[in-house]
Amino acid sequence: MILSSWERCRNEHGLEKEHEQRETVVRRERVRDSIESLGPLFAACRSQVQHIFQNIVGSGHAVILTDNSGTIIDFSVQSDLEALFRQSGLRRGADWSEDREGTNGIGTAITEKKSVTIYRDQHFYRNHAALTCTGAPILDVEGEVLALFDVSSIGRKDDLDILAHTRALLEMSARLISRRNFQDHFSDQWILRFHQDADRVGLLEEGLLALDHNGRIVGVDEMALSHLGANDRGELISIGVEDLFAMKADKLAESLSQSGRQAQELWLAGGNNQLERNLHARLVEPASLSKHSGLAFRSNGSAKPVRRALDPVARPVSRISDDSVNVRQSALNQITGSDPSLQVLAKNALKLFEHDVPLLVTGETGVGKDSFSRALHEASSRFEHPFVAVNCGALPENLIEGELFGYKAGAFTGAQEKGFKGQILAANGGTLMLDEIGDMPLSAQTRLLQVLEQRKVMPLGSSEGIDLDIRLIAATHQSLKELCAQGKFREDLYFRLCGFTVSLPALREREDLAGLVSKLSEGRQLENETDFDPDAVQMLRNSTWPGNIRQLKHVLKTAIILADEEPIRPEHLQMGPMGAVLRPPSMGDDFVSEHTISQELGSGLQSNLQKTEYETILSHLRCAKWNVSKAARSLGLSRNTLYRKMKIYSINRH
Ligand SMILES: Nc1ncnc2c1ncn2[C@@H]1O[C@H](COP(=O)(O)OP(=O)(O)OP(=O)(O)O)[C@@H](O)[C@H]1O
Repeated sequence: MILSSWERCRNEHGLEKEHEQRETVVRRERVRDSIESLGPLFAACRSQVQHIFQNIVGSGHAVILTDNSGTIIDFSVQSDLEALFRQSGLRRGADWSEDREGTNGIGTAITEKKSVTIYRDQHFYRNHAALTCTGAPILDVEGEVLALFDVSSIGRKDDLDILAHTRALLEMSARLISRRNFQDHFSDQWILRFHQDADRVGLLEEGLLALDHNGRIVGVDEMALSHLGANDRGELISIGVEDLFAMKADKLAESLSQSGRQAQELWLAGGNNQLERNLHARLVEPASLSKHSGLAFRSNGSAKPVRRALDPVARPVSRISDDSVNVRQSALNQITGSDPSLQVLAKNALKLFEHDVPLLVTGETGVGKDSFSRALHEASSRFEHPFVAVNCGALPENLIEGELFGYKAGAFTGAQEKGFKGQILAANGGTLMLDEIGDMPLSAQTRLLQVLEQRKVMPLGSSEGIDLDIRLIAATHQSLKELCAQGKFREDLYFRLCGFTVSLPALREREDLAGLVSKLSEGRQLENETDFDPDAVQMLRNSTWPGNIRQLKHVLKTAIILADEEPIRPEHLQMGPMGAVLRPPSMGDDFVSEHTISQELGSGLQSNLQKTEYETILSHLRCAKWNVSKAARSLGLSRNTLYRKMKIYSINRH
């Protein structure tokens, strides 16, 4: 690894060993940005730095946290050694990327995405030859570096045992944080925790798979990759658990949910369905479902109804099996809160939905279109049947038809051996939600219209139609009318979909901000000064909330951590680059949409706003090394929204 790093330094980074390295660059302004982009994870990393430091205090080592590019953002060392480390360039704000400082424990571990120890003259530059640095990267859910822990010493000649011990300690710390990030990231999904050895399920060595409500793999952590012997996460993402294990998904869910905290034995399906090796696993339901028992996810081939893993806000407060309409209704009440106009809207929508009127749910990003649709399904008489949500914007054009309508075995090159039922049929008996319907390609729109008219689905490659009984909800943040006028959306389909339009208000239009804040901030009351400082209340009330409830949720989550049991003050409210827009006082409290603003103030302002948005997005993507999830997180947007905006601005990596 060291030789190849040296080669990289010469050939790719254009560094010359003979040149005495200049003063280390200090990028103080980056530190704050990096801390912000780590969000609540920063506090966890920092506490881990303290923990490591306490373990090695007195040994002359410094404990360091860097961002994903190698800039030091936290640093702990005995106070009498601080000046010495500073002289060697190890201080807060210093950039230790490999392309700048040559082979070193921070930059090289980040480049290799692996832990590494660089011992004294293994450093590329001579002026770093007194250093010994061990770095261990913290990886995100896509295997990209999120941050890094490092332990460094100056002038010491530690023996191999000490170096190995330090490295193990750092790897463990990095793994702890990666796991926490994985669990936070997939907190709305099912997590399958597994290991070959039953006693190790629940320990740091276990592998983690995140599964969606259909039992499809949506996340794989590094340990899971290594236990499953897979090189590439992409091989596993989107396949069903039943393709991985020799058991139907619903059986697997049933058997794992019955075993409680005990790990169950599972068999991995080998090539040609030969049973290969066994594992032990435990299934952990999303935090939002912890009070419910019942099925986890459905098998592709099974007609058995399933409960969808509900979003926390869409979760009924009482047991699902309770039949009373009032209890079911509480799912919707949770969404509407105390906003009177929203309550009326929801009541009417439910009535019409029960009479099979298709609903079109519209609203800006993050207003709760998805949560509202799920809650509506939960409150309806179909609550025991599937709720299947398909994001039409996230599916590549060439796959959308197969995904929606299904296909027979061998229908086209690359089709799965067993064929695929398709999402529309998966929703049979229940509710189909077509999210981001405005992004559906025209060819798929034509087929969808046929299916809805005939109430029959004909999978690709099949000549027989299958009867369909679904309730339909379509959702979009776009104006379908405008899309129709531009010829991008079929008018006949538009009329077929919008039996009733549920137009969800933007957060700045809602009358129940205080209620939402209390729900999303562990019961803190907006009007209570021991919970919120009056300036913070003002700031919350004045923000335009372009990211709506999603943004509010994120801002409050971060504020609670930063405030540390104290009242939340303005400096705790990290509104993020897309959220710092305060309502201009002249506009008063009346809602002014983006469109109205641009119409009234002219296209000059609009293009300036767009330019700023374009540049902000680009800089966040670059900063996140084109990791879209990470950039979306730091921008306070959903991944879908970021993808959409990248499409609008034609932002591509190359
Ligand atoms: N009424 C509510 N109360 C509390 N939290 C809510 C409410 N509605 C939505 N949320 C939360 O806000 C976030 C965004 O909600 P949701 O995904 O439903 O919005 P959306 O309009 O579908 O977003 P997008 O258009 O970006 O897909 C979610 O984390 C959800 O849990």
